[in-house]
Amino acid sequence: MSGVVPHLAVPRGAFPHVKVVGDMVFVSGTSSRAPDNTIVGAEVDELGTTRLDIRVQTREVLATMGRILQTVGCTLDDLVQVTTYLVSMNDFGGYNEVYAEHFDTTGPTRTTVAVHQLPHPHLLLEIQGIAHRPQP
Ligand SMILES: N/C(=C\C=C\C(=O)O)C(=O)O
Repeated sequence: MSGVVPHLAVPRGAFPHVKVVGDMVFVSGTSSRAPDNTIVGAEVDELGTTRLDIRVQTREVLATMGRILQTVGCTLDDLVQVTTYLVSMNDFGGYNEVYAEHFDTTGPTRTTVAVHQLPHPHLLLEIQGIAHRPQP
């Protein structure tokens, strides 16, 4: 089972938001891009000055992942592994702070790396996850 979740940002490629294989659930790399393709946590004023907020983006990504997981009967608590792609390790602190609002050391294993770019210049992070779906 795999799927594109209605009312979320449409994937920018030939892949689903989520794929279920047996009791494992795979969530594609998720950003703070909204359904209207604006970026939550990115503000551009009339002069073009751009303000990007790692805390807002991280919170939005985790909320979206929660919505994706919900469609297959899971929650963020079912995640067993998370991989985060930050564009800059200068954002590690803010990201880590918001991450800790959701998870502690009993939560998913995690790997965080810095990457050169993400698919939109206003994106500061993308997170992908693997969850274990409790069997009924
Ligand atoms: N997961 C990918 C991109 C996600 C972008 C977004 O949600 O804004 C991908 O290209 O693999």
